[in-house]
Amino acid sequence: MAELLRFDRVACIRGDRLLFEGLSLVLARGEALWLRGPNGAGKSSLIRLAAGLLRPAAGTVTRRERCALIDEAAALDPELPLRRALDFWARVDTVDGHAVDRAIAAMALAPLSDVPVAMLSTGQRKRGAMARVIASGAPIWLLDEPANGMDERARGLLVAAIAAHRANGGAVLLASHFSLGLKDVAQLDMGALA
Ligand SMILES: Nc1ncnc2c1ncn2[C@@H]1O[C@H](COP(=O)(O)OP(=O)(O)OP(=O)(O)O)[C@@H](O)[C@H]1O
Repeated sequence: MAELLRFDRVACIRGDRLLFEGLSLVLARGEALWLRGPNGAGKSSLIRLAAGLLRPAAGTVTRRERCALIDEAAALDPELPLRRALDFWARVDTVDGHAVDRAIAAMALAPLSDVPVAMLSTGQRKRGAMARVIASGAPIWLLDEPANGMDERARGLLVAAIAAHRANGGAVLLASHFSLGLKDVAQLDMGALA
C-alpha cells in the first residue's frame, strides 16, 4: 500500500479557536510534505493530529504504518549517556543495535555516545532526537522544526537522512519556518488555511 497517512476533511480546534477545517491530504511512500505558515497557524497541531496525540474535531486521520515524532522535547532520558538513551528506544521499537549504530553514524554522533543527554548542547540534543527517529524504523516521520538549533553541517545530515528515508519507501511530514532545501517536496501553506 503506497499510502501511509491520510487526513479526510479534518478540523482542528485548540482551546476555543478553530485552527482549520475541511483539511484533506495524503502522504504516500517516498513523499514529503512541508507545512509552512506563521506562528500559531497550526503546524504543530497538524503534526500532533498525525501522531494521534490530538483528536480531530471533525473528519478522520488514518495511519497505515508506525510513525516517529520529533517535537520540542528530545524524548531522551537526560540522565543516560546518549547511546544508552537511544538503546532504550530501540528496545521499545523492537529494532536491533545495528539500527542505533546506523542512526548514530547518520547524525555523526559517535564522539558523543558516552555523554549524558543532559550535557548535550541544543543542536547535539536535536541530532540525538533525530537519531532516535532514524533508528525507530518507523515508515512515517513527523518532524516538527527538526532543524531548530542545528548548525549547517547537522542540517546537511538531516537533509541526507530525509532523502535516504524517502528513497527507502518512507514518508515525511515536516513543519519548518525555513526551507531545508529538500528536493521534490510538496508544500502546504497553513497561513492560507487560518
Ligand atoms: N494546548 C493548547 N490549548 C489551547 N490552545 C493551544 C494549545 N496548544 C496550542 N494552542 C493554540 O493553537 C494555535 C496553533 O498552535 P500550533 O503550535 O499548532 O502553531 P504552529 O503553527 O506550530 O506555531 P509555531 O510556528 O509558533 O510553532 C495557537 O494559537 C496556540 O496558542
